[in-house]
Amino acid sequence: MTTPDPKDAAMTHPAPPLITTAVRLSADDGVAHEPVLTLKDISVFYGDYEAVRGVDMAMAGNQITALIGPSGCGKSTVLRSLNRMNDLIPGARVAGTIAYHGQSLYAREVDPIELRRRIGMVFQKPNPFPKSIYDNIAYGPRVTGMKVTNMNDLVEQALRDAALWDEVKDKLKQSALALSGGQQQRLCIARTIAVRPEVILMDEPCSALDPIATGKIEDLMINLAADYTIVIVTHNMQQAARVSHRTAFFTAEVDEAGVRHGRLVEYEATNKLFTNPNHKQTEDYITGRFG
Ligand SMILES: Nc1ncnc2c1ncn2[C@@H]1O[C@H](COP(=O)(O)OP(=O)(O)OP(=O)(O)O)[C@@H](O)[C@H]1O
Repeated sequence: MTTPDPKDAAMTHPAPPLITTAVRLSADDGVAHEPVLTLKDISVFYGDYEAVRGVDMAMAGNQITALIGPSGCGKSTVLRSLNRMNDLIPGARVAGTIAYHGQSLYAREVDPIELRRRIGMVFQKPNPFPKSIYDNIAYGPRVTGMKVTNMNDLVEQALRDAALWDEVKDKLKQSALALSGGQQQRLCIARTIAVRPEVILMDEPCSALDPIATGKIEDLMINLAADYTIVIVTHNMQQAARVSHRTAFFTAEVDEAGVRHGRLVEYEATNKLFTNPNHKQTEDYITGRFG
């Protein structure tokens, strides 16, 4: 598959790294992985409401990190903060530091459009454009002004990487809206891949899909982790256990004033978190006693 051009490094004007990448993470493979994203004391506000409080964690390169926890604990809020999708919500604000390869995501000189090309997002409900399958893939490279020698090759490669090519190669000019839900979601993944991101954020990408389509997306995620860093929000603990290398368990806690804030309870290698969690809250959640 195609890999990003190392010369294509101009996300921002040159700026010194704010956080060193000294942290190294190891998952079940026992191998240390450099973090791609590092969160330091992250709180996310909607207006005056602090939805998520004091999150410290790092996401390793070429790994799948799952964010799990009960409804309203702030998983999607944290996910959206990783490519500044929260910028699009009036009143939303992030405090603390999120570094992408040591560079603050929220620094003034960062171009959020270029950032979202590098850190792409796949949503809960498949959202293809009302265009042909081909144009759904070609759209991103065209609007971002990517230098493309052969668009047909790029479209084919993205669809192959998203395990969709064989199903659609004879109907590339047909509407994407005529595909099944599972095919539409793989198309959305292909569309994300087409602009050559490094990180793919997925917000409950299988919740609208049946078990067969879900299995295909899970297999795809595992394959994509060879080339991409993936962060997934899921309500499905079995899915987190099946696909992810590391899992973060969030919960919502009520403060003295009676206000709920999302908090990271535990972040561990997935196997460890599901078999031998450090915290009782995690154990209660994964055994179904809570949440
Ligand atoms: N756009 C918004 N404006 C105001 N409050 C919001 C907004 N989005 C989320 N919140 C609040 O922030 C908190 C965390 O929500 P979030 O959607 O991140 O949780 P979640 O863990 O992803 O939940 P779920 O699993 O139900 O999707 C909730 O109290 C929610 O009501």
